[in-house]
Amino acid sequence: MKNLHGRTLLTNPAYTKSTGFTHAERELYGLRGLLPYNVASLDKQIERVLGSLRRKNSAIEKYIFLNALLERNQRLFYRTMINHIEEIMPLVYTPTVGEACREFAHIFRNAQGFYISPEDRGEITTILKNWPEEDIRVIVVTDGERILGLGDLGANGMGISIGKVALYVACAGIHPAQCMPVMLDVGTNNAPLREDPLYLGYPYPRINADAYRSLVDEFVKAVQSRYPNALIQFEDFSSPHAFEFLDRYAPEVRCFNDDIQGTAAVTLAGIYTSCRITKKKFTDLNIMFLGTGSAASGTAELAVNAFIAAGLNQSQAQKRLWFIDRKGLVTAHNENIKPRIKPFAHEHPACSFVDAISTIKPDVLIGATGVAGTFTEAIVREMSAVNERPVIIALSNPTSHTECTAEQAYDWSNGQAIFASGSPFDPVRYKNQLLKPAQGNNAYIFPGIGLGIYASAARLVTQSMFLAAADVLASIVSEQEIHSGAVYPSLTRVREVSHAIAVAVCQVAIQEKLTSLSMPEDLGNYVRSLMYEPNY
Ligand SMILES: O=C([O-])CC(=O)C(=O)O
Ligand SMILES: [Mg+2]
Repeated sequence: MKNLHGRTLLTNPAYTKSTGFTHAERELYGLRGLLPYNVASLDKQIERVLGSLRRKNSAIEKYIFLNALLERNQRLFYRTMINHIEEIMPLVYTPTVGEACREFAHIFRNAQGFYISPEDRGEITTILKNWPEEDIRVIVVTDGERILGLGDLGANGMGISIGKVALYVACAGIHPAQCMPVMLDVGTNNAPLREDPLYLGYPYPRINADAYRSLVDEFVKAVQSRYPNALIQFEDFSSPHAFEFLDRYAPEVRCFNDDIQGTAAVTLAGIYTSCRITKKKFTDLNIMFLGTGSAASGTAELAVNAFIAAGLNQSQAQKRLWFIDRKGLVTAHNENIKPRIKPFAHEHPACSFVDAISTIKPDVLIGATGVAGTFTEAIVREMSAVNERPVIIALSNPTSHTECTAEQAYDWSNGQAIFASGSPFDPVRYKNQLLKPAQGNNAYIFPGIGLGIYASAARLVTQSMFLAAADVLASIVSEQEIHSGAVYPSLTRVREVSHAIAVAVCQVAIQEKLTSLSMPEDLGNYVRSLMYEPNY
């Protein structure tokens, strides 16, 4: 306990047990008189936390309360979150984290995470020494340019790095001291934000492209020298930068992009599972995307790998995937097609979104636009006209930006839609059935990837790891869950999911010779032994 004593111990968030210190400990650590008489078990403390939490009547107030708890008593925060993940995750993560980012400068209390601005150029390695931890294994970094579907939120985007780190700890058991949220604050082009008198970020427009790239380069190099064992997760960069950095760094640096690869794996898993409900063959599917950004093209690229692994050749695989943009179907005749979408721009007459559904008859429709309401009634009805059980996945976050709500998907499909969404929806009563929408969020993937990289000390994060993660996630969904129409396992099983993904990542790391670590044969036990369990 680092020789902490008295009030210093009592107020240390990592080591305090607060009212949980036993009388013997109170004697030993100079705590007598500093606490009320009764010793509270962790369970009792959790009960008290939930009581206080539930009396707050807005999500943002709950977020503020939980954040304060994290700053006060880390183990109590994480134990509460793990034991009550379905209640807490939407408060710490999407959708509430979206609001928390918007309000970041107004609800700010204590600095968490690490901030880098253009004024740190040339000194990032030096200032990283200010971070008090020596053994960082996971870094979540954002530049705040595309926070969820909310756009450029500048330094307020730190909220997303903090939220993702909380998920690494709660969902995969990475130790909190080994995680680091980072904000690469290169300015913001969101003028009203810059003009907000309470704004805390670098209050200038985003720096120019060359200056920006070299700062990102310096950051990546600095991390490699200060924290050679760290995994870097790029989060919520704008789409072109997300792809650029993934292409540049992934072949050499232990990193991945969550919005491209994490989202792709969770979506692919949902598609696999949907086949168990529709009884369709995966290799027979046609998949249509609305949106051409990171999540959509990342998913299409991973789906190509998956189709190839299932026996199709590359061109057959590409032909299963179709893209819709603002103007309608993206065809080979379009001009200025984004390079990553080109392989999916097929020979086809130009047509509207609805007409594309009626002629191509996609089995699966995926929305990744960041724009609310883009799956209209006409779209969902057309999907239902060409499918007995249309699969509709509305990925955009937070809830206010979702392509359609669960209720809309069920109403407009006469209760037949197999629906999943990036942000959670409550079960929906449709006629006399209770339909349970699933949450297709990369939270099922990235924590397990991180744990697997930690456990295997793999040098790189590869596409086969995401393919394996998708397989694992799909195979974990139980018959009972399938029966209720859900394409993902219950969130209450997320630690089990992360553990299984981590084991699969270790296996890939061994097969692909990405690790020199000799791991025990019983990978399951080994990985479990690394998982942090917050207890006193
Ligand atoms: O944060 C989430 O809920 C999922 C995600 O990566 C995004 O929407 O950008
Ligand atoms: Mg994201």
